Amino acid sequence: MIELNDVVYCRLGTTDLAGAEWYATNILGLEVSDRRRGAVYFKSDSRAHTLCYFEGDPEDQATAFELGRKEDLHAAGAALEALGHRVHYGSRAECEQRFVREFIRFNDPTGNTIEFVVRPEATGQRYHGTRDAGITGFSHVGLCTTDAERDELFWTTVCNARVSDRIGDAPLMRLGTIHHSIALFPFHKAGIQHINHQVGGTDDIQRSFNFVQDNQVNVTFGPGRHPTSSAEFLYFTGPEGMTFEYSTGVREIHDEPLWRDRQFHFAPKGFCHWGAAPRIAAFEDGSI
Ligand SMILES: O=C(O)c1cccc(O)c1O
Ligand SMILES: [Fe+2]
Repeated sequence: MIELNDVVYCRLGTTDLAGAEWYATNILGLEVSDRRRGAVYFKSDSRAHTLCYFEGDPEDQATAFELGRKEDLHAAGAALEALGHRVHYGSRAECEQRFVREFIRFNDPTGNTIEFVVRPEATGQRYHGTRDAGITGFSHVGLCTTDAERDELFWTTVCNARVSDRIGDAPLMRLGTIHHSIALFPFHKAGIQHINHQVGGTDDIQRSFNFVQDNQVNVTFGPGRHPTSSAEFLYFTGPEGMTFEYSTGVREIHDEPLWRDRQFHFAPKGFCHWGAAPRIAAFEDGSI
């Protein structure tokens, strides 16, 4: 069993690095933590970085998860190879690009690029954005899946993810005590479906609802409240069409192993307690 501790960063290719940086700082509210040739790194909490935009194909996206020790990483690589995954061991330069000690890269069964890393760099410094979005940290990713049942099995049997709840066939899965660090949404192709940052409270959600609209950013869902995690949320569109989510008040699960996953409708009421309807393809039609 591959024991993942947490989701640690996303890497997103872009054809407009300057535009992506402008959006990440001035709209999303992240802080630039570093610049390298062809890449900009962003902080959203005390970690060295939780998002990287790099010059490249917008379809080139990766999501990274942390494992405990390098022995665990090597065991994970061997286990993935035994299952037929092609595993790339990161070079020194690639590790430096990611602020990690070691990492492996492979594709999940849908074809999403996944990185497993050890010793991602932390900083002693708090994050502070120039725009006060109230962000408290990077929290979860939604990944597209072309077969939710198959991919749920991958994340829960090859890895240690546990299903907290399902919306239709879309599993919301935890790695620690937070309701979900990874969610899978049926879609016809691979990709990161959305990136979530937690914010401090309801005021931050409501303030951002006005702020992003005033800045001609497309709100695609919310404000609302998820029946699943009970978090209040707002979704809006970012560079290259990426969906970003702010949420606050996500449920923590401390009564493991007593928690039983619940089944919600794949319909607006399964996504929002307040009656908001999503305008996000992967939330509107669970068939692929
Ligand atoms: O927080 C949730 O429960 C949730 C539910 C559906 C879709 C999401 O993105 C979520 O974060
Ligand atoms: Fe989410």
